[in-house]
Amino acid sequence: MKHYDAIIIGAGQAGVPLAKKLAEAGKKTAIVEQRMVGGTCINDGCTPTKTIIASAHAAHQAGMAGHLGVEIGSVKVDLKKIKKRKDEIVDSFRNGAQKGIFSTKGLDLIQGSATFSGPKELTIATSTGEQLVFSADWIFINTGAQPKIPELKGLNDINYLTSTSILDLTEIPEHLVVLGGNYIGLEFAQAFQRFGSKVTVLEKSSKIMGREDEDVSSEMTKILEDEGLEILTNTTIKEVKEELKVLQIQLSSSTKTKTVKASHLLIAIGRSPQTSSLNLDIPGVKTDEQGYILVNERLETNVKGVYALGDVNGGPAFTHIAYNDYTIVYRNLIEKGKHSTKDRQVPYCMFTDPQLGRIGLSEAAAKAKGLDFKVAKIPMSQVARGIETGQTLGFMKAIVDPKSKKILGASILAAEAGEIMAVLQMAMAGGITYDKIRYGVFAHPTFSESLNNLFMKLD
Ligand SMILES: Cc1cc2nc3c(=O)[nH]c(=O)nc-3n(C[C@H](O)[C@H](O)[C@H](O)COP(=O)(O)OP(=O)(O)OC[C@H]3O[C@@H](n4cnc5c(N)ncnc54)[C@H](O)[C@@H]3O)c2cc1C
Ligand SMILES: NC(=O)c1ccc[n+]([C@@H]2O[C@H](COP(=O)([O-])OP(=O)(O)OC[C@H]3O[C@@H](n4cnc5c(N)ncnc54)[C@H](O)[C@@H]3O)[C@@H](O)[C@H]2O)c1
Repeated sequence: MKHYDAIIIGAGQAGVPLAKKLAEAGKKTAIVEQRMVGGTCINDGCTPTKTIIASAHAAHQAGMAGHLGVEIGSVKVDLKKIKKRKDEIVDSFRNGAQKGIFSTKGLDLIQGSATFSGPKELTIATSTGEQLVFSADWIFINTGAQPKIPELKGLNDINYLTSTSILDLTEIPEHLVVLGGNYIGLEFAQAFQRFGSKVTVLEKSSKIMGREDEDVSSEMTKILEDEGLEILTNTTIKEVKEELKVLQIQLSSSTKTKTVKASHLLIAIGRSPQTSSLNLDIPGVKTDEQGYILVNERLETNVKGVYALGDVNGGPAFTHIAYNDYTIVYRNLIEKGKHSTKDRQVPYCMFTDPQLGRIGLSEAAAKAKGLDFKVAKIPMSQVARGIETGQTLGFMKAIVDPKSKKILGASILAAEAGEIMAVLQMAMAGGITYDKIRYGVFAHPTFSESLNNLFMKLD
């Protein structure tokens, strides 16, 4: 049996950089991947969705150009070309990650599915039918998550879409029903609406973007409805069947039951950790009731020398968090640092249009904690850059501590919200108070300049 210093299961957003750095640090390392190098983010997550969203944005901008005095005639969307562009970008990112692995000395890529066969031993079933057995001092689990599929009457008898299979469509759906009204559901819903589909979003709770403040959710609902999306909250699916190639989706809501006819159904109700085939009971690695691996603040499991990074440990499911997990583990093990997940910033950005950029506390969270706080809020219709560029939807909102003048959190629902939020994130990290930003000098006319005006609202 071959022995490694370190084996990483899963070539995702934490696994690939960790494997390279460990090998560069002189550790004999292997990385095992059952599907494609790059994991979800590159292959069927961030990269493909953001290229598709860019195409949808172009279609929308073209349709709106008349408002800016530019007449460009009718807009035609070619989903085959959009997919081809998306595939080329995904391939180039994946190939880049793969090349990075191959060019790293002391690092082996093993294509296959890993499962524990001993406390520090893994058996890998390769695509060629071999069973390879390896042991390692350190084992890092970076196996990510997959779309959660609900138990719905009739679902298994139809060809429903997931966030992965929808990426391969080459014809625009006539009527796309989206089950789930959060990140995945809304990003796809708006993109396909802009490609020309009729889109209906079904959300079981009382609002879309359930973790956000009420005003964020209601503003986004209005924006999407104004664009033509149908959003049904307090609604889920009771039963689905296909008749003459048409989906008959029976809805169940607190108020009424009705049937919607649709051409396609996208399931976007969350993701489940990929842990069931790992045989975690063999090393005795503990999971929660949903299968997420339990880790401490240094990302070590209850078994010494076994770590879990990225989506699989149940932390915030974002690429930048998986990547940050890698930096914590690497710096602790190799540089003897004392880094932890405690108190790290968790920014995120939903790539709808306008985007939602979030950092720190929401207003509801500040209230729930019983904090003394103030809210600064400005509509984008009062932001010069927004007016000039025709991007006036949404608002900027920040939660501040009136005593220390520190920024506690922000919800930016605006064009380029991810970038605007990052300015506030840096201020929070560096302890720059809101009065400094209120009187700070920013280049005119930028979106960030309007942070002056945002905090002026507190005067
Ligand atoms: C549609 C969509 C859009 C997204 N958009 C964004 C976004 O815009 N921004 C953002 O920050 N996040 C986004 N995410 C989330 C982001 O993709 C994930 O948080 C991120 O990929 C998690 O990285 P990871 O390293 O934990 O796991 P993954 O990237 O999922 O990698 C896990 C890898 O492990 C492999 N694996 C699993 N089990 C085994 C096994 N037994 N043996 C060998 N290999 C195995 C898998 O094949 C996979 O390649 C999106 C997700 C989706 C689905
Ligand atoms: N821009 C980004 O950063 C980005 C984009 C896409 C995905 N992601 C990541 O992917 C993860 C998964 O995203 P997601 O949107 O699938 O999951 P989610 O858990 O964030 O949202 C799922 C939504 O579906 C609803 N829902 C659940 N069961 C339902 C049912 N039976 N009927 C109707 N509605 C139901 C939930 O109430 C919720 O609103 C997220 O946690 C996120 O971290 C991030």
